[in-house]
Amino acid sequence: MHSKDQISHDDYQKTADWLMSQTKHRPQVAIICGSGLGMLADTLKCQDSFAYSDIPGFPQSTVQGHAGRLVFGELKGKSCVCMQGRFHMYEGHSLLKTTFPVRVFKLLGVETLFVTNAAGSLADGLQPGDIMIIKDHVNFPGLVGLNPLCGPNDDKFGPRFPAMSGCYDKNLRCLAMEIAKQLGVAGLMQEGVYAMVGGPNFETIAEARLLHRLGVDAVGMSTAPEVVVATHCGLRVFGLSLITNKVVKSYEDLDSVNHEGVLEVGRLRSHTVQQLVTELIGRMEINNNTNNAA
Ligand SMILES: O=P(O)(O)O[C@H]1O[C@H](CO)[C@@H](O)[C@H]1O
Ligand SMILES: Nc1nc2[nH]cnc2c(=O)[nH]1
Repeated sequence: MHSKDQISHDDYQKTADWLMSQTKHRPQVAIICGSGLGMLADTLKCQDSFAYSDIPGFPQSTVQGHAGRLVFGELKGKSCVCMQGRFHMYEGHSLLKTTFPVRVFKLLGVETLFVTNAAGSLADGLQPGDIMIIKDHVNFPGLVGLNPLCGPNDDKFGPRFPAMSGCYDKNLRCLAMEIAKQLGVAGLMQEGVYAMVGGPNFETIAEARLLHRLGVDAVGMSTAPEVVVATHCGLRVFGLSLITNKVVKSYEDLDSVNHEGVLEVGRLRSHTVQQLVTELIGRMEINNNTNNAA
């Protein structure tokens, strides 16, 4: 990694200080909206919103379905900040830029990070429109050294060698399932393993079969770097994948996936995802910032 790719603690702090000078909100919860899921921000009350292009140090969103706006507001009595649009490695951002907001959130006082994404399913039991609670991930770029934590470690954020075995909080996963039952949508939900691939192309059939054999339930092109950086700096993490398509695994299957279809499923399920996230934020306890997944 070259030094020009490095971001100093001061750089994160400057962005956090700028945001704190522009809004009175002091968020406890941050939400990253996946493709087509930007409407999660619409539920926030007393909003202050900032275009990414106006925030010092922030990268820019380039993907359709990612508006490029940071929205602060209240949800069920909790102070939140919501990214309407995330950054992906395939856009050409360095992984440190991709995950820049996560460390800014930490400096703003955020304790819990919600990550959401659109993903293709490999598991036979996951259909388009289903919602997968992320139990664990496979960070394929990370396994070959494309990891935002590569390079000098910033000890102020976390340790050189952080554990990742408990990165998706078990209590929040259980609470989410309980809420799904109460909302009558438990039939749409199950836990599973998300894998991040680099993208931007969707999978070949051979790649889909490989991922399936490896035990991956859903695949996408994001999330893992954000979760790695969040866990490194001690944030509690909860993640949801909206299944937008089945990944084609058979040479006989003539279906093929496209980004418009991915966004469309997001629109169709937006209300349910919104309800789940709102209830979960309303009912979860704050100040219990321990990683206890199993
Ligand atoms: O992961 P999110 O941002 O939800 O988006 C997913 O959807 C896009 C492909 O349609 C890719 O960017 C993939 O990662
Ligand atoms: N890699 C990948 N990302 C996705 N995002 C939404 N659907 C998919 C998919 O099928 N594959």
